[in-house]
Amino acid sequence: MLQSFKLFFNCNLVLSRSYSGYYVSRVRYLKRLKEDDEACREALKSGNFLLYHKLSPLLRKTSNGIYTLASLKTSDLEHILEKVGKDKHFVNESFLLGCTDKGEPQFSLEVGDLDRSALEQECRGMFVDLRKAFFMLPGPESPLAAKGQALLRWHQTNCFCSATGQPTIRNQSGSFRVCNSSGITYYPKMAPVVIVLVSDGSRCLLARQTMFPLGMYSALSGFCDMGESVEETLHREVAEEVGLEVENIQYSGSQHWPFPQSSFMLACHATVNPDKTQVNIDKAELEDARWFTYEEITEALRKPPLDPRREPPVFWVPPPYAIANQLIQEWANQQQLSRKLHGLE
Ligand SMILES: NC(=O)C1=CN([C@@H]2O[C@H](COP(=O)(O)OP(=O)(O)OC[C@H]3O[C@@H](n4cnc5c(N)ncnc54)[C@H](O)[C@@H]3O)[C@@H](O)[C@H]2O)C=CC1
Ligand SMILES: [Mg+2]
Repeated sequence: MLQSFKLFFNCNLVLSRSYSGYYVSRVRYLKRLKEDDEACREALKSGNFLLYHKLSPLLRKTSNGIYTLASLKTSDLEHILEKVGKDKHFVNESFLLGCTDKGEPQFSLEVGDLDRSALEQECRGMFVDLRKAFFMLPGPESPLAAKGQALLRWHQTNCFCSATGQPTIRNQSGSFRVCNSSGITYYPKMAPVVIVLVSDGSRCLLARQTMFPLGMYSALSGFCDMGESVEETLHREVAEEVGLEVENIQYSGSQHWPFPQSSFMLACHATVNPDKTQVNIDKAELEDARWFTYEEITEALRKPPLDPRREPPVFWVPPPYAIANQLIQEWANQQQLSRKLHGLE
């Protein structure tokens, strides 16, 4: 028994060591591609490309009916570009995203100036709005689709220097743009947002904005003001939006979110005094905010992600790719545990 435990332990150690070695070489390779224009141009020759048409990613339906992000090899992409009347050197306009599990470099390319249906036909895929694509893609592909779009959007909206008005020039990987006139270097930006699931011990507080899909409630959220800490934003946003004072802040995780223009979501849990739960909603920000019971939450979590073509149910929560879902899931797990401890389940 002890020996098999040792064997298991040693195997895992070897595996984790080799994995970490692979991870280090992968990130160092990517760092070189980010900084070295020549190395990045070379990598473009054996790249994998995600295409976007006016920021909508290209998806493909597999033979078993699952949608996936379409990834094209350099030679296939060059061939397709020539077929739709574009010079094959257009691949050099791509931006570096990362690399695949096999260590192959990945790029995103905006093809919005080219004929959409001709491209869809040549690529055997379709360009889908990112908000819809999120519902169609398997979990791990959503963040990649989001990152590709965010990087393209940032470059499209940062073509000029805000100090001189002169054009900014990208490096080959797209990790920055520089104004040769002022010397200012611009790096892709995310706006920090705090998202918090507030609990009174037995219920959690969810809210909805008028712009949310019908029936969807989410955790409270808000952009950080200049100079604020996560804790300060969290206290302020909860006070502004629902008129409550929170305590016991616990960090849960983070997520890049491509909407509205690349947010960096910092997710936390917090509690309120169970005797002070009366919400006072800022109607300019929120349409509604309500306390939900454990039973209501577990039922909402069991529902499959909303199919945009179906009637929405009365109450549902953001789907698993959104960090709000992670917070709600964690809260439900913690409630389940404490119910078991108190013999309620
Ligand atoms: N991934 C997830 O699970 C979730 C993501 N979110 C994202 O968080 C973002 C922020 O949440 P809200 O409650 O709407 O924020 P909020 O409560 O701060 O209100 C938004 C308003 O703040 C102002 N604002 C201040 N700084 C801004 C900036 N850098 N960019 C844009 N607007 C700014 C604008 O007037 C805007 O209308 C949302 O846009 C949404 O995309 C929100 C909930 C869940
Ligand atoms: Mg808000």
